[in-house]
Amino acid sequence: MSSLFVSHININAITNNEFTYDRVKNISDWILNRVDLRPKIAIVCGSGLGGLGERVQDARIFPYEEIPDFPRSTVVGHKGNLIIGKLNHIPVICMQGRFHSYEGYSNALCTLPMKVFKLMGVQTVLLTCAAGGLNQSFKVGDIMLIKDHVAPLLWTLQNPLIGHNDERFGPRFPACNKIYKKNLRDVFHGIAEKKQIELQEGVYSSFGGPCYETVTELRALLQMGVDAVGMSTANEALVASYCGMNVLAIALITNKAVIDYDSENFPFHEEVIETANRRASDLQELVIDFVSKIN
Ligand SMILES: O=P(O)(O)O[C@@H]1C[C@H](O)[C@@H](CO)O1
Ligand code: HPA
Repeated sequence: MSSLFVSHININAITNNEFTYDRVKNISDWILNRVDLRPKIAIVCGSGLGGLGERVQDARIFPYEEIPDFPRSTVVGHKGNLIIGKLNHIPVICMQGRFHSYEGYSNALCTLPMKVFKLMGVQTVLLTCAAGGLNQSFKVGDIMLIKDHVAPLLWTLQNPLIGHNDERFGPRFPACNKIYKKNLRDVFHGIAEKKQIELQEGVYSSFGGPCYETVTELRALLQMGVDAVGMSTANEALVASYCGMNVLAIALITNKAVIDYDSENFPFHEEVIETANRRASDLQELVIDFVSKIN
């Protein structure tokens, strides 16, 4: 087995049975024993958005491979560091890179960090991601607050909540109609307005990747009311919300989803990273203000 894979966990375990309360607690205790800060806010940096991690001050950086039972990042634009420090004087924990099911990880493993955050005492999770813009009024570079999701993988045995339910994490049957908290979106809108940064709000959808979507898949999503499409985030938002944490999720529109059968355009990862880099500073400024407003 390649060294990319964690040694103790069955990375392909479909259900959450592998990730017991004790196992998650071991990870959270391992981290907490190495830092004095007790962050209430966690941030996940999406593709090309890891620069936010560099803005964290007094940072303790834990490469994922040093953390027991933690997966590794394998994707360009995802550095693979867990950073604890301060943003705008507010303690935060920041994932510089996330885990995707297309890397060969089950969704239960992809969302393990959410459970770790919960046991560390985190109350608010801020997820960021790159996404293709489906809404025809969106421009490349737009920032979209996610208000809901459509995630076909979560309709299957790849739902990360399948398996034994430990009520210390959350309920057996969690409601999903208010995953993305309106009050947090309102705060974020207020900050963007003050900074005169245009914000979109809409519905995000994710498949498992790594392939981008077909034209017909995208057209079906458009009919369902989807505004942007990606390969992550919905699984993390689900588990964070199940664990009782407040979720704000932001999609950066890095490319236009191609819904014309005859178009010569196509999405590609270099464009995703390039757009993310270009828009990173606006997004960072918004997030830095946001953490001090909600702490
Ligand atoms: O991790 P995110 O969701 O930000 O990254 C998106 C989905 C794929 O990882 C990649 C495709 O270009 O960008
Ligand atoms: N589709 C899926 N995931 C993505 C895209 C896309 O167009 N852009 C960035 N991540």
